[in-house]
Amino acid sequence: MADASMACFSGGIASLQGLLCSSRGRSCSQYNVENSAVKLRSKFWSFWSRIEHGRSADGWLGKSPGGRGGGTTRLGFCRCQAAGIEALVALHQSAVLGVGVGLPCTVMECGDVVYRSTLPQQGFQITPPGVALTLLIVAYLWSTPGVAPGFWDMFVLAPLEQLLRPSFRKEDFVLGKKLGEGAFGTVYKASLSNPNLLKNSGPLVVKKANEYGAVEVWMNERVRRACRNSCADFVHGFLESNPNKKGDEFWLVWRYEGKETLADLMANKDFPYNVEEVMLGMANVDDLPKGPERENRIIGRIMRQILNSLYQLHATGIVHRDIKPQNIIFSDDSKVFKIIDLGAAADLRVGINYAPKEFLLDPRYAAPEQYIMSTQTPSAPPVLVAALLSPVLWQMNFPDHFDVYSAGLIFLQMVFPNLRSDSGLITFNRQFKRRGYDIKSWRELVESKPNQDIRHGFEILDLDGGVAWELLQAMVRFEGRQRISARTALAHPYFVRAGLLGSSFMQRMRLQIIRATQQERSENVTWVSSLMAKSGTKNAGGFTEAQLEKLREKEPKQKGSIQRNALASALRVKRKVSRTIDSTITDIQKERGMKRVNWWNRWET
Ligand SMILES: Nc1ncnc2c1ncn2[C@@H]1O[C@H](COP(=O)(O)OP(=O)(O)OP(=O)(O)O)[C@@H](O)[C@H]1O
Repeated sequence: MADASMACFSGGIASLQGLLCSSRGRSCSQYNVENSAVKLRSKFWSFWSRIEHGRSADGWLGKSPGGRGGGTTRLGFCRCQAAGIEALVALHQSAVLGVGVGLPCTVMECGDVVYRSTLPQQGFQITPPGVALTLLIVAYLWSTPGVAPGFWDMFVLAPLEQLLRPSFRKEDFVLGKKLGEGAFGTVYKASLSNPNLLKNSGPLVVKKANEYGAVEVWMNERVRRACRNSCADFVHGFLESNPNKKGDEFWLVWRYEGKETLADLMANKDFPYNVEEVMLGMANVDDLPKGPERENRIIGRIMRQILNSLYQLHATGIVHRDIKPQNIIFSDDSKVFKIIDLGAAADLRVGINYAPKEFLLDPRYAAPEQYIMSTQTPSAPPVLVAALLSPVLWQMNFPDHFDVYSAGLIFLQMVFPNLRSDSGLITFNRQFKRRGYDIKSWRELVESKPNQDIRHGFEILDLDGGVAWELLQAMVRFEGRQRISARTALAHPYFVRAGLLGSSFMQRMRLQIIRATQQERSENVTWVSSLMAKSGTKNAGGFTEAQLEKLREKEPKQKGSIQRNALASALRVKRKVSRTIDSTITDIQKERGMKRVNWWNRWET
């Protein structure tokens, strides 16, 4: 009897606890209350059924001293206890519901004490929303330009590299022939005074650069860690004082890749056959007779290598901003084209060398947007914020498409011999701009009075159902966001199979998508052209930069289809989010009087 009263007492305590917990509503959830009630009721009824079936009541209340008789004595008492417990349970449940703390077990999974496996487990649990959220975060952190790989690179790989790689001083080098001189420095062929200082040391290239050299060292180190085969093999960068000149000099050292850039090779009358020879070796050149088909194959090989290097650079968050044949060098060792001169590059992972309104690009190869990011995007915020926002800004601005435009112009130059000279390219740029950056319209113009070079170029582009022409159009679109990315370009049927006719189903689908966006582009061009007729400078009838800026902000006229309206709404929301982020960052920076953090400070000390 004492045991039975104990049971009722415990039940009461549990019920009261439930009431207290729920009424405080902070430390205990309704789950605990409900669960204690369920436990209590369940324990009691299991005890009750055992007694009714004449089994021993040991366990929960201890061994029965009275055998069957004792059980019977208990029986009447327990009936009353049961009613009491039920009343308490009912009371505290109604009180809980009245207080309204937490979710009831009809909504929330509380489980059943008899079937313990149905009780929610304590500690770490995998739930579908949890998995979805984790996947979302991982996708964000790994999407271009890669926040997570960036942290790994900056805090693990970079310090390790500093520890392990050999470092040099200027006394270690013997400078030789001057290879070039630009606005930012002078480049020499060089060698090591002691060849044992570097494994497999051969000829080297040394660039003595002004203050911009710090950025170039940063970019080259990043590239060496992330995609070393896409650019010239960087050895070391360091700061040296120069007693003859004001200020210090940055010394940048690369392995000597070879004597010819793509510009040198293109200047040769035998182009592109001269490239085939250096790429494949005299013994392995194509059996095809010289002509458009063979040239197309060689040009395709070169374009694939350029786009592949660009893709690797972009995947790590670097936009080169100065892609031109002079900055693409043929590596004698690896027999591929590599990119050089990262002095104008921008690392959009952390915002280094990125100034939205900066204008230091080669106008011959620069995309019409001139800037890699919207001019409304603020200068790089503090590095952590920049890193965390970088995927959003990348997806909104498509800064990598800037380089793709430049690569598209190189494609044109390789195909049309008359565009290889500076004057030829400048003429093309003028015509292209006047035609509203519509390559089809430019084609109509030049085909109306074609010369030998133009005919030859279009013969190449029209091979295999015009697959090269399709790719070229996608690369030189006016709108950066409609331009193809280096990655998508590499999957274009031009590279994947022998032309349009040999395309697989998936490739054709991809091509349809490219064509659909091209159609949208044509509508934009028509719209731009109609505006062009009404505006422009008085003399030339073209756009001023300010007008172009305004035009870029406007939307083309909408047609009423559901798809188009949905797309337009999505774009509007995207733009609004972009502006809000931009203005918030600017405000924070203004409020705190923040200065831009230069991560290359370590070379300035
Ligand atoms: N790794 C290398 N191997 C062989 N030659 C190289 C290498 N790097 C640079 N060069 C040569 O040096 C020249 C100048 O290099 P780079 O373009 O980097 O210098 P720059 O001062 O930025 O010149 P510019 O301002 O004219 O672009 C190149 O055109 C190329 O011929």
